[in-house]
Amino acid sequence: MRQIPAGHYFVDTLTLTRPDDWHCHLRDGAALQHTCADMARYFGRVIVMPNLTPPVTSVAAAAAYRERILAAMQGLPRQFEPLMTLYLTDQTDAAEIELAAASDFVHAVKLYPAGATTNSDAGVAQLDALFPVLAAMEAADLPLLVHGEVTDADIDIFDREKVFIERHLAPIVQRFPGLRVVLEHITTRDAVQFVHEAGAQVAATITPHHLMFNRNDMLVGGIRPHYYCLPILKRNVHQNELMEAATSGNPKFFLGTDSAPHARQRKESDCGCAGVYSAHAALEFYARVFDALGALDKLEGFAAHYGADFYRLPRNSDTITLQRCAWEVPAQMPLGTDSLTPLAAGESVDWQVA
Ligand SMILES: NC(=O)N[C@@H](CC(=O)O)C(=O)O
Ligand SMILES: [Zn+2]
Ligand SMILES: [Zn+2]
Repeated sequence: MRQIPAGHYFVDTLTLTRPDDWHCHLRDGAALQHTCADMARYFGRVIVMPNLTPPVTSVAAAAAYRERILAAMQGLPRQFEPLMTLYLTDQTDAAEIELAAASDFVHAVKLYPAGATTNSDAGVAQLDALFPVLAAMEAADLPLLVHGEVTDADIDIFDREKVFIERHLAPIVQRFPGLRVVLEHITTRDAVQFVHEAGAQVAATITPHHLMFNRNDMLVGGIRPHYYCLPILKRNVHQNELMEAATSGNPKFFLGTDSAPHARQRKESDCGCAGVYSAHAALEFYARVFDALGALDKLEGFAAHYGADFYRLPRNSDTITLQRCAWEVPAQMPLGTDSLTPLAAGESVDWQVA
């Protein structure tokens, strides 16, 4: 992590507009009680990813999933508002987009290139064939959320985001200039540059783990499966660009944890799943990064203002308070009937939400 700039002074409490999470995976069934409890600690709204099995491909399925999330939150001290998304497939049609836009609970549509990440097998194989659907989204002003990686076997896994931007995202943004697009969980300098140079309709989310870690953290001194996620952690030069973007005060970059729980045994395996769980301490992790960069004054915009503005929703009207107060992340946490290893398991975190 970079040096604390000169002139930085210590802050021990920080009050912010209540933040929202613009990218998270709550899963389904028994897992919901745990993922929802973590998210409900302080997030006002969360964009709920639709990559269930089977995926959430219709407004009716999104409504039913939303009901299951609300049911799982019964009895919690507070609740967040789940903002639902639809999963694009080669079969999605413009009529479903219009239905989604007319609903008051579907807020975006998610593009997974087929095979790119966890539960993306039903994703899009033929992007060009989907242009009428993207046109319908542009017309209805429904944002497109993108897992931006190509899946071509000849493209190295560390280059898949950059190549996706060149081959697919740039042409889409050019062809549909009115379409709002969020490039999710960005991991490269190339993504930062692309988002910078695009119009105001293009934004990006940044995760806590891509800010805190690079591929050395995952691969030096032993392979650490709990750092394995997609897009995969990159070189430190890319990590530095993400830190710069997140703390720049540029409203195109905002908070999206990509908190993605997997049972421990499914990650510690011959073929481990991609996904990092961060919902237990997400805001605390971001605070650690912004603090180390002398940029705590930029945290509120990133965590609580820019995402709401992009989604054209009101900013939350209440606040939360972070305190500098060390606590230890548990080694294991429950996930339905399984358990998971959370990000920074067993480590000390120096901020806590009061
Ligand atoms: N990020 C991940 O590594 N995994 C996510 C899927 C995704 O967001 O790509 C998951 O659902 O597990
Ligand atoms: Zn993704
Ligand atoms: Zn995700």
